Amino acid sequence: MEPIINVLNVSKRYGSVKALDGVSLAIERGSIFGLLGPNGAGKSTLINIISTLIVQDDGDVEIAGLSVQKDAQKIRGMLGLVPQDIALYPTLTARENLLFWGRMYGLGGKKLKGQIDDVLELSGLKDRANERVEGYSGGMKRRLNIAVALMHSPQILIMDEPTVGIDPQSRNFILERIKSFKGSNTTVIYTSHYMEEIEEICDSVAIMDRGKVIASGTVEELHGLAGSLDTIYIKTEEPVSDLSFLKHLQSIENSYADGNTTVISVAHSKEALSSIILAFTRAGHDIRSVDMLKPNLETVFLKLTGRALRD
Ligand SMILES: Nc1ncnc2c1ncn2[C@@H]1O[C@H](COP(=O)(O)OP(=O)(O)OP(=O)(O)O)[C@@H](O)[C@H]1O
Repeated sequence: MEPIINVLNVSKRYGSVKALDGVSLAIERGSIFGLLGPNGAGKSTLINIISTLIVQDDGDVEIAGLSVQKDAQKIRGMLGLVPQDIALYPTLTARENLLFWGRMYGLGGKKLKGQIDDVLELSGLKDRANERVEGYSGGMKRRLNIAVALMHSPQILIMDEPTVGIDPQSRNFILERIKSFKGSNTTVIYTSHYMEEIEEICDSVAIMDRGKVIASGTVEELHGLAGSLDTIYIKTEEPVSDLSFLKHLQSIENSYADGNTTVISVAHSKEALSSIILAFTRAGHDIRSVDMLKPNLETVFLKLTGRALRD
C-alpha cells in the first residue's frame, strides 16, 4: 500500500523546547494510525503541522503528493480535524451547528441536508439533533465535533485525544465508530496517551517521547520489542527469601524477590500459573495476591525509556 502521508524529518522548536526533533513517519492510506506518547511528547505539535495549523521549522510533510508548506489550502480540503478543544456554537442546535459548518465547507441544498443526516446517524445524535448544544453532555459534544469534522467527507480524519474526559458510553461509541473506518478510504490519525485505546483500534502505531518517534510498527511488532515474556507478580504475607522451590518449574525464565513480592518471567503465564501457585503453597508461603502482565505498549514504553507512559 502507498503511504498517503509522509512526514519527512520534521522539527519544531518553542524557545528552548524541541517539541519535534527530526520526526519521520509514513502513514498508509486507509489505515488507522495511532500516535501514542505521554503529555508533552509532541503529538499535538505533529498533528497541527500535518493539519497546516502551524508551520514546522525544518523538514516537510507530504499528503497525497502535496506539501503542507506549498499546498496548505488544497490539503485543508482533504482533512477533517477533531481538535482537543470543542469548537461548537452552544446556543445553536446540533443540526444548526452542522448546517453552519457544512456551508463553511461550501456544501448546499440536498447534498448538505443528506450529509447532515449521514453524520448525525454516524455520531449517534439523530434523536437529539434539534436540541441546543449547551444542554449536551461532554461526550455528546465530542461526538458532534467528530460529526462536524466528517461533514465534507474528508480523506483523512485527524483526532487529538477525542476520548479525554468523556463518559465511558460515548468513549466506546467513538472507538467503535473509528473501527468501522477500517478498510474504508478514510485514513484516521488518532492521538492518545491511553495505550489500551491505541491497542484496540490502530493498525499501526508510532510511540513518541520528547519530540522523537522512539518506535513504530504494528501493535504486534511493537509488543515484540518488549520481549515475548509475561510477568507474574505474587504478593505473599511474608517476604520470600529463598526461591529454590521454583527451580523445578521449566517454564520460568527468571524470578526474583522484591520485599513481599516475587516477580516471575514466563513465556506462557496462563499455563504456568497454577503450578507456580501450587509451588508457593507447598513451600508454606501464604499468597495475598497474584497479578499478571502481558507485553503491552506500556511495557514497550517502559523498556525503551525507563519511564512509565503515565508519569
Ligand atoms: N505554543 C506553544 N508554546 C510553547 N511551547 C509549546 C507550545 N506548544 C507546545 N509546546 C511545548 O512543546 C512540547 C510538545 O507539546 P505537545 O502539545 O505537542 O505534546 P503532546 O504530546 O500533544 O502532549 P499533550 O498530550 O499534553 O497534548 C511540550 O513541551 C509543550 O510544552
